[in-house]
Amino acid sequence: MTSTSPAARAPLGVADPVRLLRSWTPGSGSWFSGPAGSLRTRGVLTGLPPGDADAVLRCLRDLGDDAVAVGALPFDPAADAHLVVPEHVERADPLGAVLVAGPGGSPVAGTARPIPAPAAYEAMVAEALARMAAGGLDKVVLARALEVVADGPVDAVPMLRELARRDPRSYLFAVDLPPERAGTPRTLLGASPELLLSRRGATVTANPLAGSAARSSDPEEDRRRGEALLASAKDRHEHALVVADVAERLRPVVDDLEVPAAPSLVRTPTLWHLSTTVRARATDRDTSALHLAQALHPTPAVCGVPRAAAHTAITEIEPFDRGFYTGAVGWTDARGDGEWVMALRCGEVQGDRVRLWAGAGIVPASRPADELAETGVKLRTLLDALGLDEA
Ligand SMILES: C=C(O[C@@H]1C=C(C(=O)O)C=C[C@H]1O)C(=O)O
Repeated sequence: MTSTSPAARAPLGVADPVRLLRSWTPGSGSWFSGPAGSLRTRGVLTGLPPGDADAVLRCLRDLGDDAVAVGALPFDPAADAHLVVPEHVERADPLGAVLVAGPGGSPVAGTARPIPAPAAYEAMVAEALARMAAGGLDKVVLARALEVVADGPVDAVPMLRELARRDPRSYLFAVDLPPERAGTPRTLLGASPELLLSRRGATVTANPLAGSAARSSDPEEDRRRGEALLASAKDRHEHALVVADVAERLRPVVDDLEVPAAPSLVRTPTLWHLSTTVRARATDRDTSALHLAQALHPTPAVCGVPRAAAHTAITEIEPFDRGFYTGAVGWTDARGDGEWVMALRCGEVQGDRVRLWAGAGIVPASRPADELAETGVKLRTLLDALGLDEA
């Protein structure tokens, strides 16, 4: 069954996820998919107050029970979120293992400029280690970017399909952002492995990831790397800082918080990660998924510990503004349900430019060359979707 319905009213229908994915074009709306289902939005019924979760929930309730807001939260909680109520919303099953066949698109021709140069990123990590040694900082996530300038306009459609083909089980997204140049759509798209927070009825789930190792094409070596990650004291420490922060910030706003004592392994096509699924019960109907996501964000998976010192270090050390990278993308509805995914393994496409980013958690046991290599593997998700070799 397929239904296209005004977001503010009719119940949401269940469509074919691949057909819905194929219907997405830049500037037409947004796409989200994950293990719980797929969501395709079209048009903009109304914009929403940037970042005020109370006001967003009030607006949605005024529009009706099925009203949904979609968009992106920036890394910096003080910067403006981009949230809209779409004109139409269609829901579908998860892409899951569904094969997204079809033309992948030809590789993008152009140049990729690292920001900063690889050696300068290693120097950034060394600077973070020096700050940690001086005291007052336990973990900080430092990112680098690649600015791709193509020979012509970059088509985000084959990129989204290629991301879906390579990892249909990821949290896949293509979010329409306000254009910086009239007539040129601006899209944040990616295939993230990390759920910041979801709320469905009373069930609240967060799935912080931190601690990473590159996969290997040799199955035996691949398994060994996963096991080594699970046993690594450095990565367990880096991970534990994130889980403790998520638990501490959720505790005051939920009931029955369940935090597993030890992490497990999850994998993407390119990386192993340490993962912990935190569960809880939401009892307050005025605490929406957006409220809960904002209570957690930015977690130490993308910022650091203590948060304020890490945020200052990021602002002082990184040579760019992260914008929506390491923010969150997703949706929240009038019932308070919603899903917010970390904006990772992503890039922003606009005209002939694509900016991609990747970061790594730095703790005192980190080594600059290893963190540079880790960010290189993380950049591959988008580079592969672009058909580019550079890292
Ligand atoms: C910052 C990124 O990833 C985050 C950092 C991780 C780490 O440091 O091990 C792992 C997963 C993410 O929480 C990124 O992909 O850019």
